[in-house]
This record gives sequence, structure tokens and C-alpha cells, in this order.
Amino acid sequence: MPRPASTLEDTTAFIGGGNMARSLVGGMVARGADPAAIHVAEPVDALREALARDFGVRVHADAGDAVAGAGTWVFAVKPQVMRTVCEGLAARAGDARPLAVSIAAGITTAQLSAWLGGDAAVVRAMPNTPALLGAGVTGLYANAAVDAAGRERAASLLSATGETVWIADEALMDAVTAVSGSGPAYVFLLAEAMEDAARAQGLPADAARTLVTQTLLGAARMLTEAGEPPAGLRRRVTSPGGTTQAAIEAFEAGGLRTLVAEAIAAATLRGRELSAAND
Ligand SMILES: NC(=O)C1=CN([C@@H]2O[C@H](COP(=O)(O)OP(=O)(O)OC[C@H]3O[C@@H](n4cnc5c(N)ncnc54)[C@H](O)[C@@H]3O)[C@@H](O)[C@H]2O)C=CC1
Ligand SMILES: O=C(O)[C@@H]1CCC=N1
Repeated sequence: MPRPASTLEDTTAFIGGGNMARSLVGGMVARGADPAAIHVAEPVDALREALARDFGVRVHADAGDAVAGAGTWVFAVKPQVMRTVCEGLAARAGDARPLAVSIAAGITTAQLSAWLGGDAAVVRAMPNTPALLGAGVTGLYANAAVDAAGRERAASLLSATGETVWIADEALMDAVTAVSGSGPAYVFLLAEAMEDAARAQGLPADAARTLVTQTLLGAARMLTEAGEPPAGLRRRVTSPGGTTQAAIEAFEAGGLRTLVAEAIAAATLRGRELSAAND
């Protein structure tokens, strides 16, 4: 059924309705976006139905149906299928000239533009899953075909889910992916390790869960609200000769900083490999 003309430019189509699209859609709707102006293409029935049920957005099995009349197309499929998905929509993109926003790790704006038929306006965005709570952060890079209105549209879409940071050099988007795109998983890994250690010290599981999660929440709030760099906050917890110092010395002796640097370098490299593997 044709959509009313008033919704056309303002409509956002998601191609892919998996984990990250769900976080973005949930964040947008929670912050007042009109669900009727969000269309999602997702081939998996259960995911599609859950998006419609939970957020009231319009869902489609077919990407062509989702993008019809939408001014912004958000590509939220895995890097490995991005080329096929874009090429399948290239003819429509040539006619509609949408703003294309990709959230895929590794895939470059040059690849996306070429797969969409050439000279497409493409924003490469790297959000993260706290977007669902409006607590995300997104790195953004726009190719030369994106005008000021397109940059504004992309930033406004992603800012519904948290902070946005424009990145001037696209080569740095793989580092953004490694730091903030993947970053929530590092914190969850730390939480797992702290809970395991708490239980190993004899704490009951439910107490360990509460102690760890509230500690991470409180520390994250201090990082964002105290206006002080992390090293200063750490020093103020660390009494000379006290318990924290004993733990910090164990972390440093175990090479925590080197390990974190190696992990982020590995993720950055993987982003570059995803680009090369899908060329
Ligand atoms: N999960 C995360 O924390 C983040 C993921 N990303 C990026 O987001 C993208 C999606 O990742 P996830 O949501 O984690 O993966 P996912 O696998 O949960 O979602 C991808 C969805 O695309 C659907 N799909 C496959 N072919 C399709 C087609 N032809 N048309 C429409 N939908 C199709 C799949 O059924 C699946 O539900 C990836 O490119 C990833 O690099 C970016 C930032 C963070
Ligand atoms: O693991 C991945 O490849 C995606 C990109 C950033 C977070 N998840």
C-alpha cells in the first residue's frame, strides 16, 4: 500500500533487524521517534514479529518493501552479506538517492557506494548496544557525497540513542569499532571475571552479582559525571599500602595495559580484514 507523501523523506528503513538494529530502533522509539516512520526488513519471522510487537514499527520480510519511500536507509546486516544486500537494492538507490547509513564493522564507504551503484551518499556509523538504553555512543564518518543536511540527518538519527562523535579520517573507524563498538563486551567480560573471583572468595552468587554490577555502574557514572580523568579517580580509591594497591599491583604485574592494547589492536585489525575479505 502506498505511504502518505508526508512520511516519505522522514521515514527510516532498517535493512536487518538483528541485535544492533533492535538496540537502535528501541532507543529511537524510547526517545519519541514515530514508530510508523520506522520500517525494518528482517527475514527471520520471530525477530520481525518481536520488533513489531515491542516497538510498534512496520516490518517486512523483503528489503525492497522496507526501503520504498524511505529517505534514510540503515544497513544493519553482517559485513559478510552487505555486498549482496546493497547490490540487490542498487537499482532502487539509483532512483531514490537515499542517505545510506551503514553500521557494519569494517565495510568502507567506498565499498558501500560502489555496491549501491556508485556516487551514493554514505555515512559509516559505529554504534554500540547501550543504544537500547539511550546510553550508546556512535562514531560517524560521511563520504564526500553527503551534504550538510545528510550529516545532520545521520547525527540526529544516531543521537536518539546516545552521544555521537564525527571522525574525520575514515581509516580510524576500525579503531572506533575496536574501542566503543566492541567495548561493551570488554566490560561484560570484566564483570564475568569479577563475579567469578567474588564467588571464589566465598560470596554467594546473588551477592556477587549485585556487588559487581553496582560497582561498574557507580564507577561508570563517576567517569562520566565527576569531570576527572580515570587515573585521578583510581588514585583516590587507592590508599597507600591498602587493599586497592594490592589489587592494582597484581593487575600491572600481569600486564593488564598491554593486554588491553593487544585486544584493541586485534579488533582493529579484524575490521580491516572484514573490509578486504568482502571486497
Ligand atoms: N552487535 C553489536 O554490538 C554491533 C554490531 N554492529 C554491526 O551491526 C551489524 C549487525 O550486527 P548484529 O545486529 O550484531 O547481527 P545480527 O546477526 O544480530 O543481525 C543481522 C540481521 O540481518 C538479517 N539479515 C540477513 N540478511 C538479510 C537481508 N538480505 N535483508 C534483511 N536482513 C537480513 C539477519 O536475519 C539478522 O537478523 C554488523 O554489520 C555489525 O558489524 C555495529 C556495532 C555494534
Ligand atoms: O563484533 C562485531 O564484529 C560487531 C562490531 C562491533 C560490535 N560487534
